[in-house]
Formats: sequence, structure tokens, C-alpha cells
Amino acid sequence: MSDPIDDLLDAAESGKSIIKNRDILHYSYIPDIILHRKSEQEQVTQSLLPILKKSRPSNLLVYGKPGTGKTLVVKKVLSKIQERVEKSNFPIKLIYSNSKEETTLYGLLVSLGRQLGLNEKELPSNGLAISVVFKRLLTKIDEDKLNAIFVIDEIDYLAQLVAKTGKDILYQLTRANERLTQGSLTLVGISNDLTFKERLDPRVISSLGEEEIVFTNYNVEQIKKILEERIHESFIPNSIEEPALNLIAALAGGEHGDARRAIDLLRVAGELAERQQSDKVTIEHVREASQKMEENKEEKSLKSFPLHEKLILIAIMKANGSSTGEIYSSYKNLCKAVGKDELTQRRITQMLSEIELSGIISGRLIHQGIHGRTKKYKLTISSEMIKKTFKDDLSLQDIV
Ligand SMILES: Nc1ncnc2c1ncn2[C@@H]1O[C@H](COP(=O)(O)OP(=O)(O)OP(=O)(O)O)[C@@H](O)[C@H]1O
Repeated sequence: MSDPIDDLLDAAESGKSIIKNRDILHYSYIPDIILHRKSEQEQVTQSLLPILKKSRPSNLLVYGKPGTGKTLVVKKVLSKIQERVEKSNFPIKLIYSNSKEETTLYGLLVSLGRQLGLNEKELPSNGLAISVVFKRLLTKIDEDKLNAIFVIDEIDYLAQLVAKTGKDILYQLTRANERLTQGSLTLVGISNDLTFKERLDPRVISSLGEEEIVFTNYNVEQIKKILEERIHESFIPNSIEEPALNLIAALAGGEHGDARRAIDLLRVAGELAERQQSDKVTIEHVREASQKMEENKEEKSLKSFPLHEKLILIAIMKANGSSTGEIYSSYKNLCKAVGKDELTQRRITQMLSEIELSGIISGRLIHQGIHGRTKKYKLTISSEMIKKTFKDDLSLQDIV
């Protein structure tokens, strides 16, 4: 009898492999050529260039929709500067951190501190006041006479973390130079939320946005060129059918030209083709990949909801298209079934609007004559998806 594991391993060893270098399809890969971003590369370089001349660059804000190459361009400019400063003995520190990878402001500051060279003893991973952590970062810059550039990716997320603690750390970061006697600190913020600035303190806006660069959206043709370049490096020749390539470009380029989505689609479609032992990626592989990615996204977003939001979603699933009042009574029953105290109707109404923003449900206002108006909600995803995802949740297993 054949062994199912051996069968698969044999197929993988002897079978067709159309992807010749998987790493090139990873989101962190920095390609040699960055297409369609000449002026953005020039602008970021111009802005950071003073550091090579031993003076402090202005703080910089880089904006643009997701997947428009912001991180890629900034990282590439930093690595080129790094190559050059390694040859000189001017103490420059280029530090990159992503706010989304840290759940607390403390964690983010510690990650910056570690990259500055502060160890656990000099900067413990917890237990200090934020102001003390911040002071230790500045003292390190000062004592070592460092010229530091802090790149903070997804800075809009940091702004949210800061808002939660009520500390004006962003303001302090942007104005750190006033507290340094030696060395300097420049802040480069990257944001894909174009409206995030509107929520900041005006003092922060003026110091953080000393310079601003906006990354425009890629169009479908540009996405196609980026894909062709990547395919050339990562796949064996002639392994992507032209209609498949066009479909990836159209799917990723349709909304706002998201190069990350395009490359992810390409990778997933390539993997599906390999798994099916096909020697070409076809339009069907791309469709399947797109569906799979969409499902993963929905599943991830469903899993991230807190318990009461999940209960609301189950309530809607049970009576799709029902009114706020009906959802509320069904939700109350579910709370009883899982042994949790119910929240107020007012809070649930508010939560419904928040969930609607995520796109998982959609609401429609219904006028009921003399009875006023109510909002009816329905799921935009399948109830199977909700069942499948929540079945893994011990506290929800019995009610889905
Ligand atoms: N012009 C380009 N040429 C080649 N690859 C690109 C280009 N622009 C983006 N990419 C690739 O697309 C992916 C997303 O790019 P990047 O991370 O820079 O986007 P971003 O604008 O920072 O997005 P986000 O705001 O979501 O972080 C990366 O894998 C990157 O290599």
C-alpha cells in the first residue's frame, strides 16, 4: 500500500516546480529595480541626504495607499545611505520599526532602543514610565553623539497607541532635537491613511510634516510591469499564461493599484499550480487564489473580533436581514446561552455601526411611517464562513 506522505514527497521531488526562487515573492524582498518610482526615490533621497553631510535632515512624512511602494523605497534609500556611511566614521544610526508589530507604545520604544544598542539592563522590556524610556533613548543618542533616523512605518497606528495612553510622545519625538546637546534625531513617518494627520495635534503636524511626500496609486499597466519583473526573477520561463497575468494585474490594480496584493496573488496562484502539478499558472489558478485570499482575510478579520461582536454576528447570521431591535433580543439570548452578561442596546447599536465599517455586515435604513425608522443588517459574507471560523472558539461552539 502506498504511503500518503511518501506519495506527496515523491511528487514534490520528481514533480514540476515552476517557482525557481520563492524568497523573491516574499513581501520583505527588496528588488534591484523599483519601477515607476523614480521621482519618489529622488524625493526621499533628497530629503535624507543632509545626514551624509553631517547635518540633520527634516522630519519627513510619507503617504500613500497600501502597497504603493512606500516601505520599499524608504528601506532602499536607507540601505544605500548605510552602505556609504559604513565607509565613513560619522556615527549614523538608521532605525526601522513597524508600529503594527508592537501592541504597546512601550514595546515600540523598546524596539527603537534595542536598535540604538541599549540592552535589557539599560532599557528593561517593561516596568518603566514611558517618559523614562524616552529619556533613555535620548541620553543614548546624546552620549554616543549619534545622528539617528527613526523610520516609523504605519505611524497612524502609533498615533492610535499614543491616543490610548494620552501621552504626547509623538510631539516629543518630533521635537527631540531641542533636548539633545549632541547628535540628532530625525523622524520618518510612513502612513497609508491619508486622513491620519487630521486627527493629530496641530503642533505635531507642523513638526512631523516638515517635509511630505505622497506616493500615487499604480495603474493596471504599471502593476503588470512590476509583476513581469518579479516573474522573470522568481518563475521559470513561460510559466504564467498571459490571461492569468492580466487578471492578476486587473484584480490588484482595479481599486488603487496595490503591488503587494498583486505579488501575493501571483505567489498563491503559483503555489496552487504547483500543487496541481500544472506547468503553467492559468486564469483558473488566479481565480482560485483570489478566492482563497479573500476567505483568509474574512477569517482573520472574524477571528479578531472581541466576544460581544462575535455574538452580534451570530445573532445576525441566525436571522439575516433583521432589525436592530431583533438583533438585540437574539443577542441577549445568546449571552444567556454562553453565560455572559449582556451589554446595553445603545452599546450594541454602536457596535453594529463599527462592524459595518469593517464591511462584514451591511445596514439599510428602513422608514416605518409613524413607528420611526430602524436599521436592518445582513451579512456580506456567507454564514458557512462564520460557522467555520467560530466553531474553533470554545465558548461559541455550542451556539453556531
Ligand atoms: N515599484 C515597485 N517595483 C517592484 N516592487 C514593488 C514596487 N512597489 C511595491 N512593490 C512590492 O509590493 C509590495 C508592497 O510594497 P510596500 O511594502 O513598499 O508598500 P507600502 O506602500 O509600504 O504598503 P503598506 O502601506 O501597506 O505597508 C512589496 O513586496 C514590494 O516589494
